[in-house]
Amino acid sequence: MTIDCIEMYSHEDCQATADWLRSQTAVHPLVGIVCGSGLGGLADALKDQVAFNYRDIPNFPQSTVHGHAGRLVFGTLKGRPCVCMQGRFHLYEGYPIQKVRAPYNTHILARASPKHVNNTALCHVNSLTLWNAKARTLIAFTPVMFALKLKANICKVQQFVHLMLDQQLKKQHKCTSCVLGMSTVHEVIVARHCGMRVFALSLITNKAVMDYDSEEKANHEEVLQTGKQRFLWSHEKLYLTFFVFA
Ligand SMILES: O=P(O)(O)O[C@@H]1C[C@H](O)[C@@H](CO)O1
Ligand SMILES: Nc1nc2[nH]cnc2c(=O)[nH]1
Repeated sequence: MTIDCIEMYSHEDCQATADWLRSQTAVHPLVGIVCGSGLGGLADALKDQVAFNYRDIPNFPQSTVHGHAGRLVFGTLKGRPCVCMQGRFHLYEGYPIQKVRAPYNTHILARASPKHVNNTALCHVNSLTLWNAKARTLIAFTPVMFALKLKANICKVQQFVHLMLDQQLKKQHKCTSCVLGMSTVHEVIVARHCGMRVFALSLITNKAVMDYDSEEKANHEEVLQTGKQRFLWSHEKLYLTFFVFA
């Protein structure tokens, strides 16, 4: 990492973002939820909402992906203080990794346990996952969540590899029996590095383009549409899950 890159989003920048947010809301979240494409409606479940547009938050990146509202919503979920990101960040939007991971550093700072993340690797992550064939929902768990979900008998167990595969990296990877994503891996790496417990739920929205010579990209409209269709079913489960986690 070059000095220029570090200066692009310094610890002080991150601190300023956290300080500003703390000055605007008394909610100190126990849980941070990143709402992916088509799943921004999850924030509607929060009570006593205080919402901020990303454009109004100092040093915060802006959402450029269609369907990402670009709002940070604070509130409570079953009485637990919570914050939802309606919109996340990707390398394919042109952001450097420092900007992509910045909100997750900020969540940590906002919880008053500051840790500066110096390095984030782009890498493959093996996750313990549960698979629910009905809702096509892939769930990566901490061992605690894994046990809880087994007890709740909600999902059938399967193990997958969650492969980080941004548009630009597509040609460098061959993969079989894996699910693809363009964002979660960064988020998980940063959050785990900062000592957060992480629970990731991925909705399988589309069949990936597996012809590596093709210039074809994931169909974003299909991603949003599947998100909408499956959201109603998964809403109650998500609600339950985050309640248990907190
Ligand atoms: O919310 P994410 O980023 O997981 O949504 C997926 C990945 C790309 O941003 C987009 C592809 O159409 O949807
Ligand atoms: N890499 C990748 N990530 C996705 N996220 C949602 N759909 C896709 C896809 O087809 N490929």
